[in-house]
Amino acid sequence: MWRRVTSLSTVIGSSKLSLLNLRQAGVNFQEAFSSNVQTPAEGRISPNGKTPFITFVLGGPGSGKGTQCARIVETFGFTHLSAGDLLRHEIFLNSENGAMILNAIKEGKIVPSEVTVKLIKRAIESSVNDKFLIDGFPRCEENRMTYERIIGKEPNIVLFFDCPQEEMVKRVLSRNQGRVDDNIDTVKERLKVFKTLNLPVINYYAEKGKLLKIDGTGTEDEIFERVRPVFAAWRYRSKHFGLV
Ligand SMILES: Nc1ncnc2c1ncn2[C@@H]1O[C@H](COP(=O)(O)OP(=O)(O)O)[C@@H](O)[C@H]1O
Ligand SMILES: O=c1ccn([C@@H]2O[C@H](COP(=O)(O)OP(=O)(O)O)[C@@H](O)[C@H]2O)c(=O)[nH]1
Ligand SMILES: [Mg+2]
Repeated sequence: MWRRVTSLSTVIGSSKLSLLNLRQAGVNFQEAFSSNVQTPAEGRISPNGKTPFITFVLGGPGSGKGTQCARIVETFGFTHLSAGDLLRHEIFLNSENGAMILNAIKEGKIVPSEVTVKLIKRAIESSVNDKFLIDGFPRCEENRMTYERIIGKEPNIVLFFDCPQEEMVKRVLSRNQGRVDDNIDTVKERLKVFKTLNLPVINYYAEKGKLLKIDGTGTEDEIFERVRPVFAAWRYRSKHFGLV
C-alpha cells in the first residue's frame, strides 16, 4: 500500500514557477492545478456565488494535519474545517447524534458518512470564505462517494502527510488535549482503520493526479516549508490567471 502511493508520486507541474518551487521543496506534485483549476467542477456548493477551492488534508492519526492546517490558515487565509472537530462539537452540544459519535470516536471507528458530510456542508455554506481545508476527511471510500454525491464537487487538491507509524503513535500519546481517543488501544484501532480504509482513498486521489504527498517528519517549521510552495503556487496562479 505504502509503496503504491510512493510510486505514483511523480512530479508533473503546470507553471514553471510553481513547478520549480514545488520541486525545490521536494513536494510530489501531480498536475493538481493544471487538471482542475482550469476547469473547476460546477459544484452545488458556492459560498458568495463562487466555486470554492477545496483541499482535503489526509494522513494518519498524529501525522500533523491539524498543526499544518493552522499554519496554512495563518499564511494563506484558508478556512480550516476539521471533520473531527465538527464531530466533537456535536458531542459537546449533546445533539441527536452526539452519543453515537462519542461511541465511534472512542472506538476509533468512522462515523456514518451522511452525518459528517452534512456537518461539512453546513460549515462551508455558512462561511464567507471561498477556500477551505477539509481536515481528516474522507476517511474511507464510502465517505468520499457520499461527499461527492451531496456536495457535487471534487476537491481541487489533496494533501497527504506521510509519517512513520511510531512517530504518529508518539505524537498522539503526548498530544495532551484530553481526547477520549488518544490512548494506545484506540490509536491501534485508528491505525488499522487508516491502513485498510483511508489508504485506498489516498491511492484513489494519487491515481487521479490530485495527491500532493508531503514528508510529515521533522519539525513543524520544516514540514511547513514543504507545504508552503503548494499554496504559494496556488496563490500565484489565482492572482495572475484569475483561477481559484
Ligand atoms: N512536526 C511535529 N513534530 C512533533 N510534534 C508534532 C509535530 N507536528 C505536530 N505535532 C504534535 O503532535 C500532536 C498531533 O498533531 P496534530 O496536528 O493534532 O495531528 P493530526 O491532526 O494529524 O492528528 C500534537 O500534539 C502536535 O502538537
Ligand atoms: O471524517 C471523519 C473524521 C473523524 N472521524 C472520527 O473522529 C476521530 C478523530 O478524528 P480526527 O481527525 O480529529 O483525528 P486525528 O487524525 O486528527 O487524530 C476519528 O478517529 C473518527 O472516529 C470520523 O468518523 N469521520
Ligand atoms: Mg487532527
